[in-house]
Amino acid sequence: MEDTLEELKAKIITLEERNIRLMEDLQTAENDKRYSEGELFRLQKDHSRIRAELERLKSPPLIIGSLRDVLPDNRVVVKSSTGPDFVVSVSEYIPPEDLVAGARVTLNKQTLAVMNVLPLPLDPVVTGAEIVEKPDISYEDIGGLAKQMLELREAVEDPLLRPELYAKVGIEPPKGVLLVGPPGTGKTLMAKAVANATNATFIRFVGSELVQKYIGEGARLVRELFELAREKAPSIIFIDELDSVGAKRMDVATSGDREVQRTLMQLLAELDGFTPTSDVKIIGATNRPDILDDALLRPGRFDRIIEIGLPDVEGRTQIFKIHMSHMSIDKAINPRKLAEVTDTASGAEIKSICTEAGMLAIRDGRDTVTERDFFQAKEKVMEAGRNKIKSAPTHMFG
Ligand SMILES: Nc1ncnc2c1ncn2[C@@H]1O[C@H](COP(=O)(O)OP(=O)(O)OP(=O)(O)O)[C@@H](O)[C@H]1O
Repeated sequence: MEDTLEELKAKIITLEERNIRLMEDLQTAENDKRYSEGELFRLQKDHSRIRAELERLKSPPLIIGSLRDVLPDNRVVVKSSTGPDFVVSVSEYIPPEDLVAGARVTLNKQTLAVMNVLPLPLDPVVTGAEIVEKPDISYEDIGGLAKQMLELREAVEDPLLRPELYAKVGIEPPKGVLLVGPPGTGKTLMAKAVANATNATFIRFVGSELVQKYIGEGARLVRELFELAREKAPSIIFIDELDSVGAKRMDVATSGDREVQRTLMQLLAELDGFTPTSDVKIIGATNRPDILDDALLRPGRFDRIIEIGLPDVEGRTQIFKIHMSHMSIDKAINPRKLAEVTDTASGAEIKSICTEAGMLAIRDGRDTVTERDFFQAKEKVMEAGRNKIKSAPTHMFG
């Protein structure tokens, strides 16, 4: 939280008083030989730290501007935030290579001289990605995917938590993992669970958000996404709907297709740009593996593919148990019975059945959900699912 002006003034007065006291102590210490070298050095260090802090707090605010051009005599043209362009000098501490047109700079209030080059702000779409410092999903929240979870933990958790396992054997961990499965089967859950287990920052991005209308925008977003992940490392980048940006490249392409392909090329470059032992891991998810560009699937990119199908009766029973465990339900309810009559349900649909059953109980003025509520809810949710499939394009997962 930024200090208010009053708080800043109070801070400066306190620091100045401390500074005066320290100077007096230092004077005494220098005259009075009883002080050891070490004590003298500590006092001098404290004094210079406080002086630096005072200078920082008392320095005038800087103006934000943008650099328009670099002139042959090393002066630059800047556009201040107030509007006009100025030709100004540059602080000698700024590396010349940082002075590029478009760079965001800070300008001295009196002379407008360039004092620093600021990092470009990350695109709101990137910072708007779902960033969860520590997702609250654990492996126990996921039913019916024990085998797939084991594969994912080997490919992502071990390299992040126990990199020496791979070093000892002398192999490199997979760089990218691709979760392939129909909607609502737990792909996002799995990515969050492994981020939770590895204390990694979870950054979720939907592929279609990378497909931008302006040329080069998609590629820039990909660059910034990976830059953010490196900044927040250890981190897991989860790109959902990878097929919307990673579809097979076609020869004859519209400008929109070419833009998607530029974005894909940038994604491939980023994947190639970091080592398998880096603490940034990539998990992709798709329910259309058939249209993915082969370049994405070659070794060194998304080189571990984990299939996640619809849960079998065992899996459905586990998923019902997981979601029922948070509910007030009739003790006689048997999750297995429900699992046996929901053979095409995904995990998401099972969750919806539980939610719908709870709402039926509430509508009826009860605070305990009965088996009848669950069977009625099942009819409603599965019917809705069937209607959705009837109207869905025939090419869905297959
Ligand atoms: N295997 C599962 N175990 C427990 N809950 C599940 C499972 N699969 C799905 N769910 C429930 O469905 C919700 C959606 O799951 P999730 O977001 O992981 O699906 P997804 O495969 O990523 O879907 P999509 O492909 O549409 O993004 C979860 O929040 C959870 O409540």
